[in-house]
This record gives sequence, structure tokens and C-alpha cells, in this order.
Amino acid sequence: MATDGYMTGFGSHFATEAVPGALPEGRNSPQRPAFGLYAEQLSATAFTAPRAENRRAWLYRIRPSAEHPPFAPYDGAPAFGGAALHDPLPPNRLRWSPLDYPDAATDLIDGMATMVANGGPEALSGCAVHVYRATDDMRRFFFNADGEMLFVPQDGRLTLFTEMGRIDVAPGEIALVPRGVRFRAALPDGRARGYVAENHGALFRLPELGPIGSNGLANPRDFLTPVAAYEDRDGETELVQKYLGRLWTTRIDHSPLDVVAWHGNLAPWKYDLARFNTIGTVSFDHPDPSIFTVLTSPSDTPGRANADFVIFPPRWMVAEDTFRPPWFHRNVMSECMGLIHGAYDAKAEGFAPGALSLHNLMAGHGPDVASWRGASEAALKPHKIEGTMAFMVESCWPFRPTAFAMAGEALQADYDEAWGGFPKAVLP
Ligand SMILES: O=C(O)Cc1cc(O)ccc1O
Ligand SMILES: [Fe+2]
Repeated sequence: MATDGYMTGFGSHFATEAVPGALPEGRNSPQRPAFGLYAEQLSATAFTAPRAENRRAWLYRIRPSAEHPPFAPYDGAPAFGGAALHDPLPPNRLRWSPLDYPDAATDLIDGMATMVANGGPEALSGCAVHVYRATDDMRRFFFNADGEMLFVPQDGRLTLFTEMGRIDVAPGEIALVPRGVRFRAALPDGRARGYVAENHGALFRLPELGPIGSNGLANPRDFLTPVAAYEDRDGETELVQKYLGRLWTTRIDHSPLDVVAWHGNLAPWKYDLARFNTIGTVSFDHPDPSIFTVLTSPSDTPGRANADFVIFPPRWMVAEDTFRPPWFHRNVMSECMGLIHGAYDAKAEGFAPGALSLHNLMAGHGPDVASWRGASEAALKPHKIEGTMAFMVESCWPFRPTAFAMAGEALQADYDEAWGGFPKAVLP
């Protein structure tokens, strides 16, 4: 089923053609595809991955994507990729204020700043969290050989023109571009800031629902995949890729977004976080935040995510005799958080929309003093948390901040004071 240029379903087997007759029927690779198109398979899992995990697409394009000269190192995008901080990795809690927009015209690639990273593309595991601040449309093309990119806009819309169709995404929505898919980003509002979770590991999928049952959390039909759309455009342009943490560039003589038809279960999509069916307690205690998991990338150890994408959406708080915000905790998993809009219920101070925080494994954290005091003294009537959307990328591997993140003015020197000045408990 299509809605406004999108097809619905998570990981569905889609089939779409922008020109009638472009998509072969009954086979993937006919001797002569229609109109002289070139058939190409894009694999995001090994050929032999179990059927339930196997994700690939067949693309029918004006020219083969293989037609390009060698890539050479790209020396723009000073903060995108590169090595994260090496040993010793301080165990400290870190927080960054929102990154400013650049003064000069800067597109999404050059405006990308890698903040924290773990694992690595070569090991096909781990993830990175980037912040982008763009003030100019991309007039070139990009793809990420290192992993899928989950865009989390925070300020300003993005239009992602991808090989497999066009996605319009606004703050409050998220969009995913699969590994290797070429795209360019335009900025309908003239500028855009947000986050990207880059996943080197197993592909993001919807979490198991266990005792929740067959519905709930992010429902598959709310994921929107674009219909095929192509650019038949000749003329010299640049193609940049991220490959093993570095950027590389080459020049081609046509738009690489020349896929006229495609089919398969690997595709870009977008999802409106307002569609998330939020589940919480109706009795007492604050449940683990895993009930807010939108997407998960499993590791090889069951139940221990390479990366979970978790949100903290508007919701009713009704728990009786309960400290309702997040509790104090120390976690073997590592937590990187961002804020899309509003206020986060554990951080009354210092965590603005666009900010980023890092609580690596075993770092004690939880409500700041102001949030703790407010929630400890609040009358426990039903209360709706409204006008907010925070998120967390939670990983079993500790995140290493990049040199860029550690050097910048955005790093808050006084973050530990969020947990200073708690009154001492008084024993009988
Ligand atoms: O640290 C955080 O703010 C994230 C978080 C939220 C929550 O509700 C419970 C645990 C947790 O780590
Ligand atoms: Fe936490």
C-alpha cells in the first residue's frame, strides 16, 4: 500500500518502478533488462544469512554504479569520522551543549561531527553518534560503506534524495539510509541540525515484544519507504564515501541517483516517533528503559545490544508511591543521549535540545539534584509528560569520544555538578 509516495511496513518485500515496465517480472537479472537498464544487487547481509535476517535489494539503473574512477582521500569534513580517543579512556560522565551552526555555507557532509564511537567498521560491530549542522544543500552525493545511518533531525527538515527514492523528514521523525545507498540531502528550512546513529553491526530491527504481545512499541506499518524516483542527469559531480572511518572522493559524470525501479527488503525508510506506542507502569516503580526501544541491533550475545535506539516520548506517569523519573543507576551498557525537543525528566538543568550526554559503563548517573528534589516532593497524581522527545543510543561497547568532541567549547566542564549537593540521608 502506498501513502503519499511511500510504501508501508518494516522490512517488507517492496517492489516499485518509476517508469512502467522498468521492473522485471519473475526474475531478478534478465538477459536484457527493460530500456537497457542495468540490474544490480545491493546486499546488506551475507548471501548466506538466515532467511529471516537476509536483507538485499535489486536495483535497475541507467548506468552501473561500478562506473567510476578510483577514490582519493577527501580532506574536507574535518570532524567526520577519524579515530576516537584512545587509551586511557577517562571514565567520566560527559555532556556537550548543542553545537553551533557554521558561519560558512556547509553541506551535510562537511557539517558532520563525529562525537562518540565504539567498535569499528572493519569488525562489523559497534556504532557511532554524530551531530550534523548544515547550512547548505548538498550538490554532490554521499554513501556510507561503514554502516547504516539513522538520522534524528533536531532542528530543521531534511530532504534525503536517495537511490531508492525521496524521503522528507522533520524533527520528531527519524530516517534510515542503508549502508552503501547513495544520497544527497537538501535543507528545506535553509539549515538543519540533528544527530546520526551510525550502525556498523547487525542491521537495526524492531525489538522482540515478549509478554507485551503481538502489537506495541513501534508498529511495523508506521515505517514508510519511498517509491522509486530517479534523476536522469548528466554533468560532472562528486561522490564521497565513508570507508573504514575515513572519507574518500571521486568524480563521476552523472547523478548516481539513477535507479528507475527496485525491489527487495533492504530500503530506506522514515518513521514518526509520535506513532510510538509507549508502554509504562500502571502500578508502581519506574520500568527499565528497554520498554522504550524503537530499534535494536543485536550483538552476538543474546539480549545484549550492539546498539539500541530508545526514545523518551510524551506519556502519562501514574505510578503510585514511586520516584517517577529515571532512578540512580550504574549500567554495564553504555548510554549516549540526545534531546530533540522539550525537557528530559531526569535533567532539569543543562540538557538542552541539541545537546549530547555520555554515561559509559558503570558511571553512576541518574536525576540531577533539581530533578530529584522536584520528583521527591511532587504530589503523585496522574501527570502527563508533554512536549518532549529525548533519545538514547545504548551499546554494550563503551563509547569513545573523538578528539573533536573533547577539544570543543561545547564540552561542559561542570557536568559532574549535576550530582553535587545531595542532602545526606539521616539514619534513626
Ligand atoms: O540515564 C538515563 O537518563 C536513561 C535512562 C532512563 C531511564 O528511564 C532508566 C534508565 C536509564 O538509563
Ligand atoms: Fe542511564
